[in-house]
Amino acid sequence: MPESTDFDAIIIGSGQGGNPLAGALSNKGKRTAVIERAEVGGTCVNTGCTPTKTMVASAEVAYLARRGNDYGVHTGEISVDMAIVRERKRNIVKQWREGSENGLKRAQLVELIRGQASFVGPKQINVRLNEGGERTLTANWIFLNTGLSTSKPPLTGLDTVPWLDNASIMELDTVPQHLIVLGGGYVGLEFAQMFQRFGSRVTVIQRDHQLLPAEDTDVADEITKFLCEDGMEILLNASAESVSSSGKAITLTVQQDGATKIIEGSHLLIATGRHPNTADLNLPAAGITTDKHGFIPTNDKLETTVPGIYVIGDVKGGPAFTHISYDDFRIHRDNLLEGRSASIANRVIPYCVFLDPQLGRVGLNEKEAAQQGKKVRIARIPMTSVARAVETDRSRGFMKALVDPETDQILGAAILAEEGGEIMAMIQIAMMGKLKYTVLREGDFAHPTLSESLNTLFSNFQPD
Ligand SMILES: Cc1cc2nc3c(=O)[nH]c(=O)nc-3n(C[C@H](O)[C@H](O)[C@H](O)COP(=O)(O)OP(=O)(O)OC[C@H]3O[C@@H](n4cnc5c(N)ncnc54)[C@H](O)[C@@H]3O)c2cc1C
Ligand SMILES: NC(=O)c1ccc[n+]([C@@H]2O[C@H](COP(=O)([O-])OP(=O)(O)OC[C@H]3O[C@@H](n4cnc5c(N)ncnc54)[C@H](O)[C@@H]3O)[C@@H](O)[C@H]2O)c1
Repeated sequence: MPESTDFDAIIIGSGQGGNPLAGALSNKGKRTAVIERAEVGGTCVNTGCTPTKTMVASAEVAYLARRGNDYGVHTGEISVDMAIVRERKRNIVKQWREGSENGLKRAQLVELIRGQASFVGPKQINVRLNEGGERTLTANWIFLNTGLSTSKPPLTGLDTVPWLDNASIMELDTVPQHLIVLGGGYVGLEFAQMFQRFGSRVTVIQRDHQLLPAEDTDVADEITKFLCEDGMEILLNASAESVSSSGKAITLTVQQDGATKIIEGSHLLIATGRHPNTADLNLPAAGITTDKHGFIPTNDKLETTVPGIYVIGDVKGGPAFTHISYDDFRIHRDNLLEGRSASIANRVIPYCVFLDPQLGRVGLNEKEAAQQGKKVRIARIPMTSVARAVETDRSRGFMKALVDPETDQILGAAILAEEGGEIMAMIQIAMMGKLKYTVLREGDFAHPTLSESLNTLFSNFQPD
């Protein structure tokens, strides 16, 4: 396509919603520019879901190999070659990244422009090109899909030590001797378990009173229990104050319950949260204001306060997941290209934390139900009651579901189990179809699958 300055649509950031939207716009005859300053595919493909889950798979093999004796299978000494783990990860990332790039190239009316975008006015964008030079583009529709970046906590001395983030930790070619993980959220815990399984000693420092603060306490406690059983050190209510390094050692000074603790490790991962990529967009030139954290507020149709400027994905705040960014694409496609009236109001949010056992979550949890003053019945079973989990010797965790006592509708679930994400999705489908819990209780599922445990789960309500 010849270089143009006037487009029908500009998408800033080639994230999980922006790329499919570019294709859909092109299919409807809209000339579209996608501006990306780094790698096509955004966080998920390059430094998020794809590489982490690829490496989680390597870590699971290391774990099971070490547990061979439990199954009567004797193995030799187990060692992990991080260079090969990394190569496998790089190859899979490359495959998905090239797939995303090819998708954009195939779309006839899409131009991929590599550079840093910022607003000049509500309909005008400046691009500082990666190859040098600048371009100014205009469009009636502008979509912001710029995602999040690792936040740096205010920790004295952090700039003086070699710390890792979610991208650089996956480029290590040796197993850290002692990994300190600052932050007990999704990023921190997935890497903590992964590296423990690769052979690192791991210490997690979490400011909150529990891991994964948004989850119910029984869920967080169970996760803490199995991680500690496997040898992880977890400091809760612990706040790091300063850090320094000498030689190969990194030393963290931590306050916990009024006491000062010194933690010394070989590597430090910062996983204390992520902030929106909005500071360099020059949003005031478009008349857009952010909230105090830098997120871009939208209405339920993902429209900003400025007509013609829309948001996709993590940068709007709220649940930051790939499938949510993709669903944001569907909202814009439906509203702008198909004449429908789609909205994110009442969108059910599923997600999965890729620990082992996985945490699959959908809908309300007990904390949220209490905040909303909603009465619920709670069904719960330990995974030790599930035949399949006992047979595979993967029986850590439990399943929990919340049911509306008046309508018998399922309101939410937390499945902390082997393949917890897949079991959660079955419950999600029941919720989408508005099935009463009794349908799952009475459903005839194949034996011995994990799904048949839904019979047992929905027969085991806690006393009211
Ligand atoms: C370690 C990790 C693991 C994760 N695992 C999962 C998981 O298992 N499942 C899940 O659902 N989610 C996971 N996530 C979250 C998931 O990656 C994001 O929610 C998802 O990528 C959606 O992001 P997005 O579409 O909003 O934007 P992103 O994918 O972040 O893309 C934004 C793009 O915008 C570009 N950009 C930013 N500013 C500009 C600018 N001014 N000009 C040009 N380009 C710009 C960036 O370079 C980037 O490529 C994980 C995240 C991390 C960090
Ligand atoms: N499996 C998945 O879907 C997946 C995996 C990884 C990331 N993600 C997405 O990425 C987002 C960011 O994840 P994250 O883990 O970086 O952020 P997070 O906000 O989920 O967790 C950060 C944690 O760090 C703790 N913390 C903050 N400051 C601290 C300090 N100074 N000292 C000690 N602890 C501190 C917080 O209490 C919190 O628990 C998530 O919201 C999630 O949507 C999803």
